[in-house]
Amino acid sequence: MRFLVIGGCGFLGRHIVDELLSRGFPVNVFDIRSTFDDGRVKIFLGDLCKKEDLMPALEGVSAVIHCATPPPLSNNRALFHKVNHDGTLNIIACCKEAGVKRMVLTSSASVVYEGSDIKNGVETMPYASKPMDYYTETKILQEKVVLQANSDDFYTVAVRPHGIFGPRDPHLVPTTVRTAQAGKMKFMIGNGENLVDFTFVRNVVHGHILAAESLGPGSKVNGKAYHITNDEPIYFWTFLSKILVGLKYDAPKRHLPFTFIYFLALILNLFVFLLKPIKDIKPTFTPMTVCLAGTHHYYSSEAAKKDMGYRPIVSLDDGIEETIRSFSHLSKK
Ligand SMILES: NC(=O)C1=CN([C@@H]2O[C@H](COP(=O)(O)OP(=O)(O)OC[C@H]3O[C@@H](n4cnc5c(N)ncnc54)[C@H](O)[C@@H]3O)[C@@H](O)[C@H]2O)C=CC1
Ligand SMILES: CC(C)CCC[C@@H](C)[C@H]1CC[C@H]2C3=C(CC[C@]12C)[C@@]1(C)CCC(=O)C[C@@H]1CC3
Repeated sequence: MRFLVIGGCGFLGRHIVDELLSRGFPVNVFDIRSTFDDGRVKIFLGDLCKKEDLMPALEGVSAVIHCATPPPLSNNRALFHKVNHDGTLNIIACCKEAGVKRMVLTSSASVVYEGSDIKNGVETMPYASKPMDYYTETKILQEKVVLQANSDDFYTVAVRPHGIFGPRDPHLVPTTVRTAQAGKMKFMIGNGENLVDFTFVRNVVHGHILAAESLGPGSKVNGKAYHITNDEPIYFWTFLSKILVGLKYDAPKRHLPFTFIYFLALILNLFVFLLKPIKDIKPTFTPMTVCLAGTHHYYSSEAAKKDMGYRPIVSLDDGIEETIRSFSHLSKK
């Protein structure tokens, strides 16, 4: 079975490629940029929104894993819409034309998150009716079109990871370290007792490969979404503190009330919006990140265990240790 990994030069995508190769699968990669070179992989550069770019990469492919996205913390509505929604429709159309039968989408557990607590969330929860950012808005649209495309001769499934971390992560660890280096990681938002899923990247990879292998005629995974987590919810601030202390930064010790910080983020957001015609600012401190830092958001992966035999293969502590080791270049000097 030859795989095409769309977004295969990104954080998750490259880990998926590595694991597919080590399990002996032939792999094509499609991405808009190139981040590595490996003689075993055919790399196709192009924009997933363009049929003429994508079609050559699909030749001889039996399963597509689509994990491309514009950076989740950017705020570009038009780009998110074009890539996550229109581009995904293009991928589906191209797969059908090329005779590819299986498609795994990397969705996100955030498609049901609206800023309030989610404890042990299940896949039957409704999509967020008021998504907190354009990223989430378009991840919902994307998941809908992929699951609706499931049919008797084109099998689709959506994997919903949450808070992915690991070596080469471009979002969570670097943003946390940058915030600490700027002296802005002194306070916890809320009482510090909100439980959250952080998922080690190789567990997310394992979930994707199981999902791809489970697709097929009559399979119960066809047309469904599955949470993939580490199954070890942890206090948000304990997780961040482990990363910070592991990289020799101080962990935040004092608390600020959640509601106060949330309103500050709303006001900041309003200024960012008003200034947009003059200056495009992309703050880390947004209503979405404040909510992620101060509420419970953890999900059940029971359905993936039952339907595809999923189990996390790396514990949270081992994942954290490996991640810290891999980011030693960001350690406090
Ligand atoms: N990082 C996280 O915590 C979570 C990520 N996800 C999802 O996981 C997937 C992978 O995310 P990451 O690896 O973290 O992101 P990433 O930014 O490291 O990788 C995304 C890749 O997509 C490529 N790409 C973007 N636009 C493209 C286009 N028009 N044509 C071709 N390639 C394009 C980028 O060049 C990049 O290599 C995404 O679908 C994201 O929504 C879901 C839950 C949590
Ligand atoms: C400044 C601090 C309050 C927060 C610093 C850490 C954050 C950068 C990260 C903590 C949780 C992360 C997260 C995502 C991105 C990075 C964080 C906000 C996602 C939004 C990435 C894309 C998804 O699909 C969901 C993720 C949820 C958790």
